[in-house]
Amino acid sequence: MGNGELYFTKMHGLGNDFVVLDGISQSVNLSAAQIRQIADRHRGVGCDQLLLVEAYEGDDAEFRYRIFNADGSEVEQCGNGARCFARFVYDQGLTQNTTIPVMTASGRIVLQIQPDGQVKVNMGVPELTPAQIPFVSEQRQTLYTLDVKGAAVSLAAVSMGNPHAVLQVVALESAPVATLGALLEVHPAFPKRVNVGFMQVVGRDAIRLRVFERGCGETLACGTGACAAVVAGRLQGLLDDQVTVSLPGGDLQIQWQGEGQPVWMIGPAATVFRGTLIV
Ligand SMILES: N[C@H](CCC[C@H](N)C(=O)O)C(=O)O
Repeated sequence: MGNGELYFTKMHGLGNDFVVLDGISQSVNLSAAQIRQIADRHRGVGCDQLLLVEAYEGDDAEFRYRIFNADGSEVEQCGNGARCFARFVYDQGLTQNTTIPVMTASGRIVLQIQPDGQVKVNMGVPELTPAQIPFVSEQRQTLYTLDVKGAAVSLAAVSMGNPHAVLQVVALESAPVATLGALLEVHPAFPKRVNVGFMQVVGRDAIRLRVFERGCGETLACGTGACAAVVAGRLQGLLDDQVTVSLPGGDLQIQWQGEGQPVWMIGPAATVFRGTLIV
């Protein structure tokens, strides 16, 4: 069913970019094919993910937001998108609160718009049990070895609501992000596919990271990927509890006190332009 015209806002978090749709004041009903077209950087607006903001009937959140990758797949969580969601609902006057709980496909998270305009997010407690990631393994390990086209690849597996594989590399520029990232994204050990992070440890409070994202390829930044990388690094004894994660698009501040504790993320959210979609 056609939607006719839809108002949208173009936003990004450190260059990870989004088309944001207000599904409250307008009726949005998009197929996966239509989302793919909107995300297309030549035939559409162009974005890594599309975010759909909806009212939430429960009393523990005012909003729900749904996340769709550029390939049209709906996913459970998005860190940079969460910050842009908070900025969007506040700037649009949909809420006057600067502390904003929101329901996502992987549960409730709480967003805080800081006085400096950055957004602080409680991203929830990471999931490390293989079945919950989901990841095919007999038991939980800090590092797993996967066979990828005959090569043994060592990686950590973490869920932030969405699945992440994290590999440690010594030189980020020459990391095989496009090739190994694409192979791991669809590796059978990850039944729902996986986001693939390549982490270079700079110090106990600093890493550099590139992420080949499930459903859209390498992005300039990945919020849940930054969280997953810090969790993986800390569990390997490489990182302390406050880490600056430097991604190609900029830096995120990530804090994690250890198992059973939530991961906190602080970073920016930018509004670039508004427009009208013809769908
Ligand atoms: N590609 C991710 C969703 C977007 C996550 C990323 N953009 C972030 O900031 O966390 C997935 O398929 O799970």
